[in-house]
Amino acid sequence: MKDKKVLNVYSEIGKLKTVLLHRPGKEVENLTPDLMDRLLFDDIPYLQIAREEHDAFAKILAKNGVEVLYLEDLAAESLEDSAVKDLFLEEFISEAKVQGDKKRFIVKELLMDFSDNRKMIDKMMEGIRKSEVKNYNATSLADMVESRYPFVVDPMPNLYFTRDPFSTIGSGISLNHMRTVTRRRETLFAKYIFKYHPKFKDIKIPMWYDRDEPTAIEGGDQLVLNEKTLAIGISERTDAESIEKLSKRIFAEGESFETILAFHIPNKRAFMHLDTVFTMVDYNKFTIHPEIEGPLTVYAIKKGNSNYIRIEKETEELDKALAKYLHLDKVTLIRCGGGDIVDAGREQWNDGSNTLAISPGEVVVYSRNHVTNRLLEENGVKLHVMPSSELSRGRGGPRCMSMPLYREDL
Ligand SMILES: NC(=[NH2+])NCCC[C@H](N)C(=O)O
Repeated sequence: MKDKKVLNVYSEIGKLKTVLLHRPGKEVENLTPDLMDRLLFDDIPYLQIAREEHDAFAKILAKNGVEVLYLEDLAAESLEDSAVKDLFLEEFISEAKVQGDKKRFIVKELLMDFSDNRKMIDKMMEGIRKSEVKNYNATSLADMVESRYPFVVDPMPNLYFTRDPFSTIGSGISLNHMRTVTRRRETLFAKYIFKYHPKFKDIKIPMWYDRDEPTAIEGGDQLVLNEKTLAIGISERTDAESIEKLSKRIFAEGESFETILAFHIPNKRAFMHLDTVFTMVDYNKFTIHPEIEGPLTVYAIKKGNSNYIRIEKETEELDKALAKYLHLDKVTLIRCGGGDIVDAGREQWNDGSNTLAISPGEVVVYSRNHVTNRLLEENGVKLHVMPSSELSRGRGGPRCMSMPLYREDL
């Protein structure tokens, strides 16, 4: 019998079978008002409630037949080999900008002291306060100058947004180069999981992008519209050059993809990724934030001869362009907040457009976005509603908090 593929994502809406999540950890409680801006949060979530909300999310998925895997488990399970674990620690400590041999040694010793790899991974994600390190004292001028800075290793509070560090596209992955330093370290977990985890290490997995590339691309900008068509945002987080590079690699590999639609959206924190303003909910239905419809420009990138690509600026209205590329008679755009400037602004800010489809016409949404939710239902979309008072303080919704590994083909 043909081996079941481990990675298979050829749409945004195919029945979801396996998904990767990260349950918010103590890294969320290492956020402080001074750090929020640099660590990309707009407030400090209450961890206990954030975990309850995230567990409700995982329960919805599991009850609907989805295998839920956790990043922290896969990362720990990838480090059984001591040489691999050592390599990972060295790379992690370097990218955490731990300066000086003495400090590097102290941090590595602290992490190696964990008898259990899972506890070590939790600590790496949580961050390390100077107050937790025995005999920590300022040895360098930089240390003395920054003596009030509380961390020797920064926390990684954005890890529960598993959508962004890597993307499953077809049977391969885009191991992303993240725009910000604070999120770049997150992609190390995926690097080691796909290289060393028993589930993946013996499988040839096409790598559409690499974290060491010089230009940025993030998973919130990467949508698989169908087996022939991707949509990728040119955004606050993703560079046009990255999309060209990824296009050439995917076209060269002989996957089924023929067209990549580059959506040039406003460069704005609230619209940081394409999926904060546009997601696919059914064969011919999408959510969209009305504020981007005016400024939006779409470029169609197509496979050319050998390694060339052809790029055309789309002139059709978005709904007609989508109908053309997806070979549909009609496309329905469901406007966030019903298009009302106040309701749309409020609900987009709390991820009213950021839905996660678990099968065609069936999506997970945040309860707080009641105007958009009602419109989705009026358009025949089945909702699974989850709480989000605390999770949404990180500026992400159900699609942001999930990375599909396997969807059934349509
Ligand atoms: N796919 C998404 N929309 N991800 C949202 C990520 C939110 C995170 N605080 C950041 O700024 O990166």
